[in-house]
Amino acid sequence: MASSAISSRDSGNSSQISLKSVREALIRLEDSIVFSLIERARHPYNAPAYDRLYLKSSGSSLAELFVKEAEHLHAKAGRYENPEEVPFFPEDLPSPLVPSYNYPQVLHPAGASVNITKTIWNMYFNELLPLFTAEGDDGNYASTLASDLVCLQAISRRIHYGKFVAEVKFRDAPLDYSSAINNKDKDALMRMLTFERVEEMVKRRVEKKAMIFGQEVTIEDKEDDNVDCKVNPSVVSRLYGDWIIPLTKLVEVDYLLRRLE
Ligand SMILES: O=C(O)C(=O)C[C@]1(C(=O)O)C=C[C@@H](O)C=C1
Repeated sequence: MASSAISSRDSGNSSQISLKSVREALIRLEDSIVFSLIERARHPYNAPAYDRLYLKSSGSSLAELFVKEAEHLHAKAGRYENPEEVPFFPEDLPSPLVPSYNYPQVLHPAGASVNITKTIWNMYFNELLPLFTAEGDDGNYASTLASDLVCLQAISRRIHYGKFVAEVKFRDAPLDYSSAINNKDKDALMRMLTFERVEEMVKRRVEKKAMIFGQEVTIEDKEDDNVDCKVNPSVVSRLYGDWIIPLTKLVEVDYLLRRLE
């Protein structure tokens, strides 16, 4: 299953994007998110990596420096040419060194600028990270931050994918959506784009993925059902229920409000 509904080389014409294909991409991104959290959980919290006082002269945390520098490198390699990728520090990014790739233009140009990376950054570092890492400091700040970067990118990509979900929903019912957009009626838009049954399925599925992907695999058959998971499955379900799904919906509403500009 492709991780993208629109940007793989053989995805063809952008008009073929459908609610089914964007939902399949969201399901594939669940795997990336769960695996990235498992990888980050190898290290304890490692507070100095996030403390601005740790790097005395710089005024930034090591985490901020790490992500900024990594994004510079990724920008040179063309990462942010893909409309699915949104940088955390868009200021002063270098131009790509690579020739441009012809990504299908699916999004409305005004909606393409929706960016809630600041909210995602605060949620990840202030709320989520303490929930799934052990207390402590093992000194491995570089590999810890490399894992944080992968988590942040996967979560951000999933949440900003709401733009594509919203575009498909708009194309499927342009008249209904246009009336709510023209009235700037956020509540109506939120109601129209919400499928509670789908949300419940997503939360149950990611909890199960965390349980299966996070098990210790042995060659003997296990009799014990109380397996320890590398990341608590209920934290992953909460991550989706409290943050990822609501923020995806926020992106969908923000995108739709700009859809007719
Ligand atoms: O699948 C959709 O229709 C989406 O908009 C995505 C999503 C989600 O974030 O998982 C968000 C809102 C819907 O209520 C259901 C699911």
